[in-house]
Amino acid sequence: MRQKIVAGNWKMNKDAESAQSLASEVVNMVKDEVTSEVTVVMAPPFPFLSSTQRQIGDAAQVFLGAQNCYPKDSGAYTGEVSVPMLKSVGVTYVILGHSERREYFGEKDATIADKVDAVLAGGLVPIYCCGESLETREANDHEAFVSGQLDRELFHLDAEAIKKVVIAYEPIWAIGTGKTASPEQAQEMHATLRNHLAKKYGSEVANAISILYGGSVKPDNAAEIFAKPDVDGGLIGGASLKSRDFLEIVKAL
Ligand SMILES: O=C[C@H](O)COP(=O)(O)O
Repeated sequence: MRQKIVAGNWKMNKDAESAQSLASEVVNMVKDEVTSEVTVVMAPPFPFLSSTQRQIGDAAQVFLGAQNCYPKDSGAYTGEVSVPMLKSVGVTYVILGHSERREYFGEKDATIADKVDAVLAGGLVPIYCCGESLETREANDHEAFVSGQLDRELFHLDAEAIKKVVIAYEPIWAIGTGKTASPEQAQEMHATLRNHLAKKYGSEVANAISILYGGSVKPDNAAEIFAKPDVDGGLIGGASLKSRDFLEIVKAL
């Protein structure tokens, strides 16, 4: 069975104190209220990784995520953070290829592919993001566009490696806009991605890969999106900043 995951991407939000409170609330609520086997990930900004990990402590189903990494282990790369560094503070998951990194920081296919390799080489789990712009969707090119992202950024991996990757489909037009993809649109794209994976790696491998949906997931729409057969969870932005909202989303899976 595919792993069910709800990951909170805090983006560039919170300060030391409020990050600690949010992490502690999420961990306690998961311990008290979550009975299913869902994996919960919290991805705070780099300065709050260690304090978030302290709050996670021995919680069995809560894991630490990072929002980015640099694909070299160490050296003269001012301002960057490596996979071994992330590992040393307890990170398990690393979000890669987020549309905000592509748009604001110019991340290109080759860089994202290098980062995927570095994260896997370090024994961590990439949460690899893909998704189309509104313009691409309106031109009805979304399926080809997202399949192309996989071709260029993931399909250099062999079958054993790609099974370790978590994919997040995030239509750019739905991120932070309050305009979510309909459950049918999400399912259609997740099925497209899974078929594309199956063509390259076979259906056994494709069926083992978790594909998360991201883009304006909220407590009131999570259940219907998560009910779709190819949706294995969510990558949550805004709603992950409020512990109660995030927990309701976790419980909807
Ligand atoms: O990484 C998370 C996604 O960008 C979704 O963000 P959002 O839930 O605020 O739309």
